[in-house]
Amino acid sequence: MTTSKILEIENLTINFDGFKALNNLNFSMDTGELRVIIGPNGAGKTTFLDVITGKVQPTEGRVLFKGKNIKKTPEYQIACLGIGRKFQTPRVYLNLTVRENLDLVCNRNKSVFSTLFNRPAATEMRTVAELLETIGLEAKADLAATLLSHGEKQRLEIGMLVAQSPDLLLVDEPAAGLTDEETENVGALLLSLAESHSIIAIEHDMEFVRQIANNKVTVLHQGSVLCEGTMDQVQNDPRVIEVYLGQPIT
Ligand SMILES: Nc1ncnc2c1ncn2[C@@H]1O[C@H](COP(=O)(O)OP(=O)(O)OP(=O)(O)O)[C@@H](O)[C@H]1O
Repeated sequence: MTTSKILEIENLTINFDGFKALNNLNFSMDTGELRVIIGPNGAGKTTFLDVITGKVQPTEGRVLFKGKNIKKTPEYQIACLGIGRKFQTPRVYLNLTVRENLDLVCNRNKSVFSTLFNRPAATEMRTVAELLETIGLEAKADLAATLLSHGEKQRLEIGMLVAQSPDLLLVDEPAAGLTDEETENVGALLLSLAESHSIIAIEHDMEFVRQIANNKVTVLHQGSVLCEGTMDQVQNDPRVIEVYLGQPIT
């Protein structure tokens, strides 16, 4: 059965020794959607991504990816099913050039993903040249990754994820520590990727959220969904203002 929902989360609870980091959380998003998730510190945003990627197992509830329950599926298998995660700190090979970093994931995919797990064939995968163009690093292709700015490293890692043709891309605070210009570049990259991927982005930087939130924003608070809506709607929601320490979110 096909589903237009890429992700459905039902009554999800994560209990860490009596503390509910996620508490009866319900969430769903459509295929092709770019969803931004915000929430104060400790709201459960990272734990939410940890459950989707299989790093943390639900205490209660279930997670459906493309209609399939992925509870108890090991982390590596979830990645192979088509969920890619970008962590806050870039994880690129610093001594390799930009091109070599991309080459590595493209070749790894050819030998492992497509053969073993029936991921897209090599011909369907993006080539290194296409990826370099997508992430805007053609001019720096032969530079060692260690010489890239933080924002460029973020873009390179996003490119390495995209090389694996994920159906759902999870991005944890991609604007953290970036200059305004780099933030805008990463935002533009996510918006262009959103044309062909489903994306969940977790973010604290409200300027960045405004740039990329072209659809719905979900606000987490104390492990549950507090509200959802357009950026304007959530920004003016009294409950959201209250959980952000009584201040309007700026
Ligand atoms: N392994 C764990 N054991 C116990 N408590 C945990 C564990 N992991 C997370 N928590 C707690 O669960 C709550 C949610 O944490 P989480 O990191 O998901 O929040 P967050 O919204 O990502 O926060 P931040 O914005 O500060 O990164 C926090 O109170 C945290 O201390």
